[in-house]
Amino acid sequence: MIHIHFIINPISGSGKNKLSEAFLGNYFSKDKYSITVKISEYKRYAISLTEESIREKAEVIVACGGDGTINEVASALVNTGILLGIIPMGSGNGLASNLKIPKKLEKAIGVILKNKSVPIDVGRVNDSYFFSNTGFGFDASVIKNYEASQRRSLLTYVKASLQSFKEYHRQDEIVIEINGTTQMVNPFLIFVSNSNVMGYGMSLTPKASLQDGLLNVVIVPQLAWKMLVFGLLMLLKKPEFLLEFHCYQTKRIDIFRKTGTDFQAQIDGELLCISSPRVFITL
Ligand SMILES: Nc1ncnc2c1ncn2[C@@H]1O[C@H](COP(=O)(O)OP(=O)(O)OP(=O)(O)O)[C@@H](O)[C@H]1O
Repeated sequence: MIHIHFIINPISGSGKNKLSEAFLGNYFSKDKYSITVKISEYKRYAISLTEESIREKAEVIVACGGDGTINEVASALVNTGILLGIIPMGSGNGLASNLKIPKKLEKAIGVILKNKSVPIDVGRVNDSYFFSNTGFGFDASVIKNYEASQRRSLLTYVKASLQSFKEYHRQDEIVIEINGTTQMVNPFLIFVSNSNVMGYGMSLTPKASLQDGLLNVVIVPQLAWKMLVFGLLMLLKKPEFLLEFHCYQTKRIDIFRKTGTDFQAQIDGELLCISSPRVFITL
């Protein structure tokens, strides 16, 4: 008997999913699987639900939602040896796209039934894990505006990006240490990715691999009017055509703020305020 738990985020994506214990019972036979379904009720609740499932001796825990839900479930699973399953029900579904997990519910269930697992790298930003990507500067500002809107869709994401372009103002200079080199920059964007998809099929790091033991880092300096060119190239999936686009591969990047006491970051598409002037991003 395999004890499999499903942790569902009811508001992810369009918020209209048909996942229920009865529905899952059509695919997971009672003689082979014992199913438990849990519904997340608020932000970060999936972490406590996962911890509870670990205590209940679940053998597979399936995150049913988008990158934010996967982050909450997977963060509790790191180093437990318990298998993570994914049913992509989010808006962007970046990590599921990279792992080639189909968006169609029945097909995603089919992947879990095959019981084939792959190990993936896990990134860290100070005390928080990330599985897909993390970002600072413009990237965090977009997520802030995206979270403030009621809907989760590509259109909302584009609107949040345009609003961030309008509001964006120069940040204080920061120091970045990467691959033994220190640089003082005033970046428009710092993006660190484990995955080759950001969500909605877009990517700033198409060559990133979840299994190569490396983080792919993109640093874009202040662009003034060229921000619009960058936005366009992003939509065309060719951001590397921008001359100011710098890409690195590393196991670690350190960021220090000379003035100010905290950093605003996005971690797997969720906003996080880091109350420290120093950020260490590692694998
Ligand atoms: N019942 C709930 N009510 C409100 N928010 C919730 C609830 N359950 C979970 N959340 C929060 O919803 C947020 C969004 O979840 P998630 O990232 O899975 O969906 P998404 O944004 O639609 O997908 P993606 O990140 O792939 O674009 C997460 O921060 C999560 O903590």
